[in-house]
Amino acid sequence: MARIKLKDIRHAYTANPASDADYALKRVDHVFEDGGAYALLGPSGCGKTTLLNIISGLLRPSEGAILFDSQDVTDLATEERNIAQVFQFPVVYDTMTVYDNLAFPLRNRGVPEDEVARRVREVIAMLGLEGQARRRARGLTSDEKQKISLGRGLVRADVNAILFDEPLTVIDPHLKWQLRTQLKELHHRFGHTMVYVTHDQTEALTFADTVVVMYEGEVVQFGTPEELFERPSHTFVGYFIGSPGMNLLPARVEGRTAHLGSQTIELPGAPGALGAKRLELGIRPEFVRLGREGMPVSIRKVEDIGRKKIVHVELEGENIAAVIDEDLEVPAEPRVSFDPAHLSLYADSWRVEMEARP
Ligand SMILES: Nc1ncnc2c1ncn2[C@@H]1O[C@H](COP(=O)(O)OP(=O)(O)OP(=O)(O)O)[C@@H](O)[C@H]1O
Repeated sequence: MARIKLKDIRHAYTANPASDADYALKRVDHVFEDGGAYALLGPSGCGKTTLLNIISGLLRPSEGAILFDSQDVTDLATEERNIAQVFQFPVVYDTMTVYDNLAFPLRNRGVPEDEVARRVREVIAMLGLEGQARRRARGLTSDEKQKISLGRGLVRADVNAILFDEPLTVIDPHLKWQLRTQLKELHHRFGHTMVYVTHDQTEALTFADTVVVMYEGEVVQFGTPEELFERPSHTFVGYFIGSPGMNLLPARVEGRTAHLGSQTIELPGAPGALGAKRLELGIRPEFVRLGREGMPVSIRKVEDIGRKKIVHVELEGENIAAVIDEDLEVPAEPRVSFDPAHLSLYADSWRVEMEARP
């Protein structure tokens, strides 16, 4: 297994990129630690597959270098990088049995047969394929075939990394949760460096220790699931992560006071110089208090989501979502306040740190 360093990587599909807009990857400079579980998360077209292909060697970056531990692999082909890959659609040999499909990557490298048997049995057990081990792959469902593809990725102990590109796309929804959990267990057990591409936040947050959120060719946050929730670095992370996402409200700021229309809100600290940047206050729906205290609002819609309710209100012409307990009564003249510890400020979409009060 290896530590993967992406050093000032940029990539453009056009021949003579002139501006940032011409780059599918604007600049990526991050380290994926040895044995870590990473998810690349973002909407379609943000550059996830481009980055994964740069790690696997399918694509050579226009600029920058990629290192596996201290070895510069930028110019090495995929086969020379010693990585395993799992794609969206199953890659299995139909005429082979499940067992032989899983044994193939090991036998190919001359691993002794007793070691093959030990590894393959372990993977078969983890994926719950015991009943199918001696069956040919041809007759299996696409779920089962994709489990074999996952198994083939996981069976080798000596790989530098395992790369997954939306591996659960063909999996039946009720099995997805089970497989995600199994992958997490396999990661703990085998300790591979894993990079998992997805546009699904639940997949990313359940699988990864570190989530790499991408947006328009940039990494906008590289953090734990808790950090993405508590301290989104960019407004995109705020509204992409969470359900519903973070409320973002245009604001003016003077000293420690934010103005939302005619309302004022005390900030938890003083932001530094903000210049002429576009400012927004961010507050997650979980930290909006709805009651008799605070700023007057009008109710737009109430959604029941089990033990909680999402109440959509209007404040100074802006829509805000609040998540409240199911049994909390909404007063006749509702007001909202924001938990100051969970207020964020964004300038031109990027988070601004606020100096704590003395
Ligand atoms: N071979 C290519 N030639 C030209 N442009 C490309 C090529 N592959 C990707 N792009 C462009 O690069 C950008 C990033 O694409 P990429 O496939 O990396 O995004 P993604 O986040 O993986 O999206 P998806 O989830 O849809 O696969 C997009 O604007 C895409 O149109």
